[in-house]
Amino acid sequence: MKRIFKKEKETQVVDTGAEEVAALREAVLDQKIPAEVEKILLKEIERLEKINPTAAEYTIGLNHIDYVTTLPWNRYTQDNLDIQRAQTILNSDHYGLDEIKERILEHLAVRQMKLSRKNTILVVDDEQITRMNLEHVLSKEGYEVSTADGGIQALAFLKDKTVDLVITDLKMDKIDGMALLERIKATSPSTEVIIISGYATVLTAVDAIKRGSFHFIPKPLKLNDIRETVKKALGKKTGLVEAKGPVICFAGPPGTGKTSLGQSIAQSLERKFVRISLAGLKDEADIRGHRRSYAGALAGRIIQEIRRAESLNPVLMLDEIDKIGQDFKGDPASALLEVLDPQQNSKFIDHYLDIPFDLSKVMFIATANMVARIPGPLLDRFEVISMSGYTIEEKTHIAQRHLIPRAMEDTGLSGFNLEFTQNALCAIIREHTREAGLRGLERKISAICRKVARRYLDTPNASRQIKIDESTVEKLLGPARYHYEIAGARDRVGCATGLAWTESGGEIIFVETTRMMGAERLILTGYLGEIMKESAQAALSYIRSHTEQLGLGADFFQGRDIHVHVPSGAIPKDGPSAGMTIAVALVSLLKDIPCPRDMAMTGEVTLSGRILPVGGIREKLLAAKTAGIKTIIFPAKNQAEIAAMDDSLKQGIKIFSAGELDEVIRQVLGQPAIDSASVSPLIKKSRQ
Ligand SMILES: Nc1ncnc2c1ncn2[C@@H]1O[C@H](COP(=O)(O)OP(=O)(O)OP(=O)(O)O)[C@@H](O)[C@H]1O
Repeated sequence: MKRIFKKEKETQVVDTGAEEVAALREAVLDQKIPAEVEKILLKEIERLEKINPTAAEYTIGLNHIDYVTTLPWNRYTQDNLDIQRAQTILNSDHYGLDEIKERILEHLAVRQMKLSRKNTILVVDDEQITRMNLEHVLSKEGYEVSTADGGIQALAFLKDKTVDLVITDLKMDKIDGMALLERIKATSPSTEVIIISGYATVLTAVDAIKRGSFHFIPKPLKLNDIRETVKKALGKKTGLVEAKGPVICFAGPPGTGKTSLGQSIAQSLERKFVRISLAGLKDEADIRGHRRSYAGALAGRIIQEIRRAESLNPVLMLDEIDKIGQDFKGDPASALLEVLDPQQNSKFIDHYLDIPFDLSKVMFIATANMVARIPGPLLDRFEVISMSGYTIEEKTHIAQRHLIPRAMEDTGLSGFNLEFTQNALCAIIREHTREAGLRGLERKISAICRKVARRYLDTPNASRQIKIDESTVEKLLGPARYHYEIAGARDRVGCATGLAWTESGGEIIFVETTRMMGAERLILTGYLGEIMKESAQAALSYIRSHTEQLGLGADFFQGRDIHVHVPSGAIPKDGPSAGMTIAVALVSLLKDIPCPRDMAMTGEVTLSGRILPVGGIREKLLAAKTAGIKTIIFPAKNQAEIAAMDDSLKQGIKIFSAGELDEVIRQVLGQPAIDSASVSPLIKKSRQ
């Protein structure tokens, strides 16, 4: 009895297995999958039929086929390349960023230009009269038409040239229309094929379409049918512009609108938008997928996102590409190189799929905080568009136009008359956030809206007209979290103000120095990186070798230690641009002259006292303005960059540029550091 029961159960399992496989086969045949992929899948289904449904291998195989069939092999969205419309969308979503918007529109314009070229058609037929007729009719329509007298000549032609459309006869010697269709789809999937035949049956037509042909036209040919079908086939192609050329990479501090610009680009092109965060990604399999034999194998993130987008040509954002890692499990950056390479990505092999997938229609956009951290070969593929932080004025504008209306809607206050005064917004920006971007500001505005909603519900007969001023901000958000570092601080001996550049934008740093009895050691503290330590050593060596010119005793270091400290010791600091600040702080200490607190500087110093240019000038300028700095000293070699900056950015701040350290010392400490004969009057006052 027991035995019979077991047997019944086994037969039941085999039955359900057979049903599943049959359903799968139907799904594979139903989907518009490229013929070569369909062939592989049908073979796998055949193999599955021979496996016991209770075996693990069966489930793995079943899941794999199911996954592959649900990929968007032939599904994509039509690009909308209307530049005017794109401009309207970019402007309505983002305030300012004019230069960046212009570059995005240029990028779209290039795509449109590519589309406006003449479409190319190859007519393949063994009858000369048909070839001549089609060539005549289609050339008149404005297409560039070539002809071939059979499959062999057509393949020879397509070896060195790609065309947009092939119109081929079905019955031909040696290589017939169907074989030609398969060969074309295998080598150039984006070429459309139309089959014509005098022997058309419904079955052959269905078969041709399943194998990837755009249409099947019976002979005798009706010219209008031909014109219409060709137009449709080429119209379909416009939706699939290959994304050749450099990939856009938005680089800048967090919250400056990189992700939202990507979304706007997708919206203006009418493409789907998907995003992959690459931060901390260390395993190559995350990009390329795991092999199927691996327990719990998955496709890579690229294929997963494309499947989720249900489109072959989404805008795929590779977020935080500068945070990509590398370890013993491989190098995801090199896998990404393949993904982004237009020569290789039309046949991208994900280990899980194990079938080439065409990524050439995907529009990749990368984002990064620090360009310097992007692996070199990847950076080579990018057209970097730098985004810097916003000024307080820009932030208040963006808040009024975008952030407040959005936050009101999100918190159910859309019908309210909620007004934020200019001073209230300035107070939020200055006292409750410290950032180059807008994330914190967005959060604080949402917090205020939530509190307003709560108070409204708590107060009977409360008015829907609400004004948020400085005092309401303090009541709702509490006391100021950040203070102007400079305001109220007094000038000190041995303490200089510097400007630094971190991935979250510009920062103010203070370099403090002191001298005490010791054994001629230079002590460096404040979590300084190697480059910063070397800058400090170079600054001290410069001073030791220029004691006479600086008016210092030759023995100033004898029996003493010098300590250089950069407060906020928990935050790692590095980079060469603090060299100038360290040197000035040391001279101030040794000459006992206080440094003005509201004078900030940045620049790399060489052993001979030359000042080299530094990066992040705009960010540093923004940070200086926010912190209340009155005067800035930059390297002379950065002058062109400063001159090109918007005047509103430089308003209210004095900017000097210097090429030699002695000029800086003179400017900051207010007296000639080196005998006047050797001083070049180079300090330039660029703006009052
Ligand atoms: N110029 C702008 N105009 C209007 N809104 C903006 C602008 N820039 C940024 N925002 C808004 O600021 C918020 C943060 O922007 P987003 O998420 O795009 O920043 P991000 O640069 O991608 O940051 P991260 O580097 O952290 O990913 C979003 O709500 C975005 O809409």
